[in-house]
Amino acid sequence: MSQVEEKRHLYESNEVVTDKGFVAPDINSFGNSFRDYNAESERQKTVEEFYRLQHINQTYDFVKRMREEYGKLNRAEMGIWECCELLNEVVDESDPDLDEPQIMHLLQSAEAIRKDYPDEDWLHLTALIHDLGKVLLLPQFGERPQWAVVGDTFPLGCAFDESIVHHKYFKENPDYNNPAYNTKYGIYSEGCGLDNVMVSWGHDDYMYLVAKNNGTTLPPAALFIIRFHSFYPLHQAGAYKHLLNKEDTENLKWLQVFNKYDLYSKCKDQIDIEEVKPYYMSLIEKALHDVMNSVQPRADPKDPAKCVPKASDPKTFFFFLVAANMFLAVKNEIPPPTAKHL
Ligand SMILES: O[C@H]1[C@H](O)[C@@H](O)[C@H](O)[C@@H](O)[C@H]1O
Ligand SMILES: [Fe+2]
Ligand SMILES: [Fe+2]
Repeated sequence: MSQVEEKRHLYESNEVVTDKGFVAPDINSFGNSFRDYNAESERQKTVEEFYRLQHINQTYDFVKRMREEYGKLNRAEMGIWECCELLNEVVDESDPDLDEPQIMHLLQSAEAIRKDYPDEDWLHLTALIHDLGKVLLLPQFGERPQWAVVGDTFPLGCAFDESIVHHKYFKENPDYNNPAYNTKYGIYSEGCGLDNVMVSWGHDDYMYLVAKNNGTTLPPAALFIIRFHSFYPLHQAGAYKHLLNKEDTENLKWLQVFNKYDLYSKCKDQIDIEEVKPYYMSLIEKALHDVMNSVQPRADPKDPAKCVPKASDPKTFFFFLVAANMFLAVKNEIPPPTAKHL
């Protein structure tokens, strides 16, 4: 079997896309079910207050302003690992399941996905970087309040779906009573594609802009995961599907695989950072060439979302494109993971 055939065979077999051992724990490290936003606890009070502020303050205009401002990518230059280490300083007040330093969460999710998908190094790297946008909380990135950085995300410019956590607090959002924004479609149309939808601002969109405007060679599914991993109303509740286009629907399957590792790997078991560091450093060097380096000149100030690719090492480019195309073209249907193995 040639190498390409071998890969194709791997992608076609269910084993690649269903998990082979990751058993979802029943309870989180606080002894509650995962994502139980109604549990009676001190932690939940903080989480609920977080969502009250988030739902009042995230408006269409706010997101537009943030995308323009942060799309310039003029905040800092740093390597990916350096950025992971910076997250040691960050606590996420929206998360009912985790109070570990964020670097631990990055490594826990990356190691969990690596165990079940040993050959998909693009997924390992995606897991490692998916939450890096939380640096928005730090002074050198503008010290944004928690409600502008973390928590689940949702679209602006159309009605807030009932499935959004603590939906009741939207009543005080100025967009709630705006007739242009409060219908099912609002300013959008059937199948318009998520790329055209304004989603609440936070670490997801920021990291997406950073990766894209640095000309990353990660596959489209990786960028989709980074950009929409907090969009639980879509990937968990199935809301807003009328806005997806074909490519989104394809990418969503990978996001749903990723989500299990993002969510259920949150636990008290510590990863030995120094032990796994060389592996992730090799991935960073191979695929991203430290994409956070010299970010400013590559962003297009007129259109922050526009990709201004940098010259890539042809080998790296080749590796990721081949892998990505095979995933998306060969595998039309990703079977859902079995109930037991989440
Ligand atoms: O509280 C969590 C946390 O902020 C995660 O990083 C985010 O991706 C989730 O969607 C959110 O619920
Ligand atoms: Fe996240
Ligand atoms: Fe995460």
